[in-house]
Amino acid sequence: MLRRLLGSPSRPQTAPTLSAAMRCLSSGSVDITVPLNFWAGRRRTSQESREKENVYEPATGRVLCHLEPCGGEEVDQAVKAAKSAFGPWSKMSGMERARIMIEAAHLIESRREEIAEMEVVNNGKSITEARLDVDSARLCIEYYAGLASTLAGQHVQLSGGSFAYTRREPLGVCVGIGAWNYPFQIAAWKSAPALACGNSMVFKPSPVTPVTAVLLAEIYAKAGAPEGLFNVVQGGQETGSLLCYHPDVDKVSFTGSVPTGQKIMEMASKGVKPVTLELGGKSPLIIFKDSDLENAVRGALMANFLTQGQVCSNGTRVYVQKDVLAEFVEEVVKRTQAIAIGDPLLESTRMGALVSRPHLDKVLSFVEQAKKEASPLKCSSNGAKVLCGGERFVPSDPKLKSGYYMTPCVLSDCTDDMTCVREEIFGPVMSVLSFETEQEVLQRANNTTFGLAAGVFTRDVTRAHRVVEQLKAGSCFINNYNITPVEVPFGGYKMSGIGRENGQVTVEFYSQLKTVFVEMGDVDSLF
Ligand SMILES: NC(=O)c1ccc[n+]([C@@H]2O[C@H](COP(=O)([O-])OP(=O)(O)OC[C@H]3O[C@@H](n4cnc5c(N)ncnc54)[C@H](O)[C@@H]3O)[C@@H](O)[C@H]2O)c1
Ligand SMILES: C[N+](C)(C)CCCC=O
Repeated sequence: MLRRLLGSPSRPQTAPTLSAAMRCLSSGSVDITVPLNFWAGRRRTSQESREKENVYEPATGRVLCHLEPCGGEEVDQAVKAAKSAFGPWSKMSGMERARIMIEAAHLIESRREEIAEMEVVNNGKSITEARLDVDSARLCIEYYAGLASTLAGQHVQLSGGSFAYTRREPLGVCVGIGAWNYPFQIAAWKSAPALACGNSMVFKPSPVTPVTAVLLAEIYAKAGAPEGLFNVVQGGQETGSLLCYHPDVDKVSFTGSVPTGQKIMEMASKGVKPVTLELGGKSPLIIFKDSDLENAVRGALMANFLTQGQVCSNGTRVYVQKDVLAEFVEEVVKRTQAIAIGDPLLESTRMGALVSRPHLDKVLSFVEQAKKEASPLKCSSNGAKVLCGGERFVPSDPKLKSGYYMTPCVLSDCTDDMTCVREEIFGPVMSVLSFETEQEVLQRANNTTFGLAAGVFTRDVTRAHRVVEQLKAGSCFINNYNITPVEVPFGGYKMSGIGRENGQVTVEFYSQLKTVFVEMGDVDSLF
C-alpha cells in the first residue's frame, strides 16, 4: 500500500534501521539550537538583531527552537551566493549536474530516518507518512537528475540553407517559498527541477516548520554542488517579500494559500518575473453507486486524513450517490473512528498532531460553525451533523497533553452553500454530500473557485473518462486519490495555481528558450 501511495516503483519500504532505533528519539526530547539558515556552503546565524520567534513541537506543544528571521542584508547575501553558484552550475553539462543530484539522492536515502524524524518533530505528522515524504523528495531528485541530460533545443531548417536553432537555457536565481505541510518534500519538489535545468535556488521554508530544509541544503553541498547552489533563508512574510522583490531573483515558485499566492504574483509582476503557484483547494470526490465501495471508502480516507487533513489536494467534498450513501457513511465512520491518534513518532500512530495551536483552533471552529450553520437549501434549520470526531483529543501519555490533536471528523447533512463545503479547512474534516445524477454532481463539483484536484470512483470506464473530462481540476484521480508519482505533473486550475510541479513539463517552468537565427547567404536588405 505504501508503495502505491508514492505511485512509482520505489525501493522496499524498510522498518527503521537499527541505528535509527538506537537513536531513541522520542517526542518531547528534542531541542534545536543549531542555526537554520544556510548560504554559501554553510549554516548561518542571523546577524541582524531581530526578535526571535518560537517554533513549536506539535506533538507536545513544547518550544522546539527559535526562529531568526532574515532581513535585507541576509537575503542579499543568500541571493549573492546563489548568483555566484549559477555561473559554474549553468555551464555544466546535464550529465555533470545529474551526477551531483544522484549523489544527493543517495545521501537522502542514507539519512532517511533522521530526516523523517525531524519532520515529525517539527510538523506533527506520523513517522510512517514522514518517511514517504522523504522518499518522494528523493525520487523527485532522481527523476530530474535523469531529465537533466535530456534538455535540448530544436533545429529548424530555413530557405537557402539558413537555419535556426533553439537553446533551452536556465532562468538564473530561483526563489522557492514553502508551506508547512510538506516541508522537506516541497523543498525537493522545487529545487530538483530548478537545479536540473541549471538554475540555483534560495528557499524560504514556512516559519512554522523551519527545521528540515537546511538538511537538504547540507545534502546538496555534501553531494558536490557548488557553494551557494541551494540556500535557505528563514523568516515569514517580510523575508518572503524581500526575496520576491529582489532584483537578482529571476523566478518565484510558491506553495501556500491563495491569498498569499495573489500577493506573490503581484510582487513578482513588478519585475515581470515568472511564477509557479501551487495553491489551495476544496476538491470534490465523486462516488457512484457502481463503485467498488470498499475501495471508495479507502479512497475517501486517503483523500481526507493524510497529514491530519492538512493536504492541499484533499477531496474534502465527498459526493456519494444516494443509493449507496448509507452503506458508505457507515463504513467511513467506522474506519475513521478506528484511526490511531497519538504520538507521531510511534510506528502504530496513523494520525499525529495538527501543525499549531492556532491552526487546531481554526479547524475546530469550522466544525462548530458547521454544526450551527443553517442553510436555505435545507428543509430543517439544523446545520451539519457530526457523525464522528471534530473534538480536541488529549492522548493518555502525559507528555503529549499540550499537543495539538483532534479526532478526525465526518460531517453529514451538508449542503453546497455551507462554509465547511465551500472553504478550505485544511484539517481532518470530511463533508459528505449526496447526489442523484451525473449531470447534477458535475455541476456541483465544479461550482468552486478552486481547481486543484478531483476524484471519481466508478466501475464504468466510459463514465469515469466522461466525468473526468468535464471536471475543472488540474489533477484528477480515477478509482484512487492523493497519489503523486513524481513522473506526473501536479498543479491546479482556476485559483488553485499556475504552472506545474513534477513530470517532464516542469522543465518549461524552470527554463527559457533562446532562438538563434543563422544566415547562410547574404542579407536581403530593403535599404
Ligand atoms: N498546491 C499545492 O501544491 C500546495 C501544497 C501545500 C500547501 N498548499 C496550500 O498552502 C496553504 C497552507 O500553507 P500555509 O499556511 O503555510 O500558507 P501561507 O500562504 O500562509 O504561507 C506559505 C508561505 O508563504 C510565506 N508568505 C506569507 N506571506 C508572504 C508574503 N507576503 N510574501 C512572501 N511570502 C509570504 C509564508 O511565510 C510561507 O512560507 C493551504 O492553502 C494549502 O492548500 C498548496
Ligand atoms: C499528499 N500528497 C499527495 C503527497 C500531496 C502533497 C502536495 C500537497 O500538499
